[in-house]
Amino acid sequence: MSIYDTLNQEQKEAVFHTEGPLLLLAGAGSGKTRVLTHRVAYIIEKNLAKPWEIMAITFTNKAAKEMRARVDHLIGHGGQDVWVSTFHSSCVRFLRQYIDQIGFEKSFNIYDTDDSKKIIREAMKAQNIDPKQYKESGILAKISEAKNQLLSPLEYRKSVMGDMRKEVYSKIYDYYQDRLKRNNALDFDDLLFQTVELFRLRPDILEKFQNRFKYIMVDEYQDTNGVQFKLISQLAGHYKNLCVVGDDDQSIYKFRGADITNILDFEKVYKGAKVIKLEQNYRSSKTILDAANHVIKNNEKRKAKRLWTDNGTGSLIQFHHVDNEKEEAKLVVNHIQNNIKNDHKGYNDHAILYRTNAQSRVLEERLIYENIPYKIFGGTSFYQRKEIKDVLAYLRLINNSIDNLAVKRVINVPRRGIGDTTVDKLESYANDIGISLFEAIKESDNIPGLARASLKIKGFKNLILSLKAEMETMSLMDFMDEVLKRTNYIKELEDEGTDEAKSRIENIGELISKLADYVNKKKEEDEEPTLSGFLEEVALVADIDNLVESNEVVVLMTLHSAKGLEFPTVFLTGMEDGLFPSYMSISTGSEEDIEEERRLCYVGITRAEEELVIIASKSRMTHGRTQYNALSRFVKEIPSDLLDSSQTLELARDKEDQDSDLFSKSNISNTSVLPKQRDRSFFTNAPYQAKQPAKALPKNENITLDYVVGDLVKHMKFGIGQVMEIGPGGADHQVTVNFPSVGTKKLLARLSGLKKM
Ligand SMILES: Nc1ncnc2c1ncn2[C@@H]1O[C@H](COP(=O)(O)OP(=O)(O)OP(=O)(O)O)[C@@H](O)[C@H]1O
Ligand SMILES: [Mg+2]
Repeated sequence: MSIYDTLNQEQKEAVFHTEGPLLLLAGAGSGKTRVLTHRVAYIIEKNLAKPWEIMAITFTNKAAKEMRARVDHLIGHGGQDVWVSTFHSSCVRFLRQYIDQIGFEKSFNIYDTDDSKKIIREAMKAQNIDPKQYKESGILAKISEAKNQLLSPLEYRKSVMGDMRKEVYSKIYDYYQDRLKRNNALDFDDLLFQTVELFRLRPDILEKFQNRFKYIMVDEYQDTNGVQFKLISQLAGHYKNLCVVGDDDQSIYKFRGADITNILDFEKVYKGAKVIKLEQNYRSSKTILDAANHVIKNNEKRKAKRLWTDNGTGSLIQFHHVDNEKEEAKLVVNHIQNNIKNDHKGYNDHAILYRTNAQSRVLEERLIYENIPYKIFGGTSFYQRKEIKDVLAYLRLINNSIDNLAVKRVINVPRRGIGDTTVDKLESYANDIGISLFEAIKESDNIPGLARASLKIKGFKNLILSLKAEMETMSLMDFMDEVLKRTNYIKELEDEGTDEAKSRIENIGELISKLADYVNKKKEEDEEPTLSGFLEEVALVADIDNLVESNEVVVLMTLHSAKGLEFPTVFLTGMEDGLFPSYMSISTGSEEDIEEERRLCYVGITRAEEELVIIASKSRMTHGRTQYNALSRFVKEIPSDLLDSSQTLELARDKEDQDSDLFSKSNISNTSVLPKQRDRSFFTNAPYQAKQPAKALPKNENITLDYVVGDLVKHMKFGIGQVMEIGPGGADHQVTVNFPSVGTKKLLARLSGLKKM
C-alpha cells in the first residue's frame, strides 16, 4: 500500500498535479496541510526534484516544526534537506549568503522591537520631534506598514508629500533606515523587505534561487501580506511550480497587513492556474463541523463552500453559561481531570483557547492549583509578561526597598532618562559601602559623577518614597491605581496605542482583578489585606512558571495562535459579546470587523476533533471591576439542537459536592461589595485553611515528599539549593528553597520537579 492510498480523489489530484501554479482552496480540516506534505514526498519519490530543491513555507515556527516532522515521517532519509521554514527564517538564510551584495555585511544583527525603539528615540531627538506628539511605537508601526507595502524611505516620502504628520514619519524612517544600515542591522520586517530588494537589484542571484527551487509550496496562504506575496512571486518566477493552499474563511490577520486578495486573485495573477477544492473534513465530528458551518455562513463576504464529513455525529457541543471567570476555569480544569481519569486522554489532548492574552491568568492559576502541567503556546505565561513583572517590581520595591533587582527593573521604566551608566555608578557605590541600591539612590548627592542625572534620580526616589507613604493611608485597590498613575505606566501604553500596548493594558487590568480578588478574600477572613500578603500570594504562582518541559501538557493559547492545529478536546472560553467578538469590533460598527472575528471563531471551532466545550461567563472581573456581558452572538449562531447545556447543572452540582468551600458559585463582588462566603481565591494559605471544614482540606495529604527542611534539592532551572520551609500550597506543598544562583524561591513541590540530592 502506498502513502497516497489514504488520500481522497481531490487530494490525490492535488498531490499529483506537480507542474504549474496550483491553488488549493478549502475549508478547515480538509487536509490542505496533509496534501502539502504528501506532495513533497511524491515529488521526491518521482525524482522530479531533489529534497533541497523543494521549499515549503508555513506561518509559524510551530507549524514549520510540525510540517518538518510530517515530512520526515513520510520520506525518512533525505527529508531533512527539504527547505521547510517560515518566511522569516527563509529570508535569514538568503541574506546570510548574499546580503553583502546590497551593502550590508553577512554578519548582520537582527534587531528586536526594543532595539528598534532605541533608534527611533535617537532619530526623534536628532530631529527635534516632540515625543508628546509622536510615540515611538506608533512611528515604528508606520515604518513596518511601509515596509510591508515595499515602500523604501524614498518611495514612502514621495507617497506622503503634503501630509504633515506623515512627513514626520518619513523623516524618521529615513534616519532609522540609515542608522540600521550603519549598525549593520536588520529589523524583523527588513528580513523580508531586504530579501525582496536583493532579488530586485540582483536578478542573477534571484535566478540562482529560482533555478534551485523547482517546487514551492505555501501553507496558510490566505494570511500572506504584500511583501510575502512579492517574495513568492519572485522565487516562483521561473518554474512557476507554485502550490498555495489556504482558506479564505480562516483569514484572521488583516490587522497585520494580510491581504485576502492574494488568495482570491491567485487565478488572475497566475494565468492557467489549476484550482482544486477539497470538501471533505477529516478532523471533526459531524456536530462540530455543523456548528462551524452554521457560524461562518453568517459572513456575507465569502466564497460559498461545502464542507462535509464522514466522521460520526459525535457528542453534542457542551455549552456552559457560568457565573464568573473562576467558575469557568474550574469547569475547564474539572473537565480535563475527568477526561484523564475516565477517557484515557492525555493532557496534550486538550487545548484551552481564548480571545485575549489576559484571560490566561485565571485559567493558569486554576491549573497550577490542581497541579496540571500546562504550557502557553505562542505567548508568555501571565506572570512572566513584561508589564506584569514591571508592575510587580514597583510593588516589591515600595514594599521592601532593599530589593535591588526590583530597583534595577523599574528605575528607568517608563523611561525617565536614567541610563545604564548611572545605574552602574549607583550600584558600585552601594556595593562599596555595603548598602542597598535604593539606599544609594537616597544618598545620590554624595556620589561623584552623577551630576547630570541627579535630578532624575531624586525624582525617582521621591516617587517611591511618596508611594511608600501613601501605601499606609490608602486602600490597596486605590493604592494600586495610584502606583499606575504616578509611575505613568498605563499612560505610556495608552499613548503607544498599538495592539501590543492594548494587550499589555489588559494584562495589567487582570493583575488589578487579582488584587481585588485577594482583597475580597482577606475581608471575608476578617483579615487586613496587605501589600506584602498580596506579593507573597503572587510569588507562589509566578515562580512556578515555565518549569514544565514535557510535551504532556495542556495547551493554552489565543485563537490566533491556534491556526492550523488540532486537538481531540477544545475549550472555547470567554464566549461573550465584548470579549469575543471584541469590544473594538463591535464598537466600530463595521460589519467587516465582525466578519474577521467570526472567521476567528470558525478557526476556533474547527480546531476540535471530538469534543468542543464552549463556555461563556455572565460576569467577569476586568480591571478589578465586575462586568456583565451578554452571550456571544457567535454562540447564538449555533443551532440549539447541537448544544448540550444540561451538563452545566450537573457539573455545578458535582463541584458543590467536591469542593464547595473552596470556590463560590457566584462572584458578583468587587471591592466595595463583599458578600461573605464568596469569591475565594485559588490559593489558600495556612490561616485560611484552618478555617475550612474537614472535607475542604487541601489535597496535599496524598503527596509525600522525599526531602525535609535542611535537605539539598536540585531544580531544573535554578540548580542546587537548600530547603528552608515546607508548607501547604493549594493541592500541593509549597516549598521554599534557597538557591545560590537566584536566591529564595517559593515553589510548588510537584510541579517544580524538585529532586533530593
Ligand atoms: N484523506 C485523509 N484520510 C484520513 N485523514 C485525513 C485525510 N486528509 C486529512 N486527514 C487528517 O485530517 C486532519 C486535518 O488535516 P489538515 O491538518 O491537513 O487539514 P487542513 O486543511 O490543513 O486544516 P486547517 O485549515 O485547519 O489548516 C489531519 O489529522 C489529517 O491527518
Ligand atoms: Mg493546515
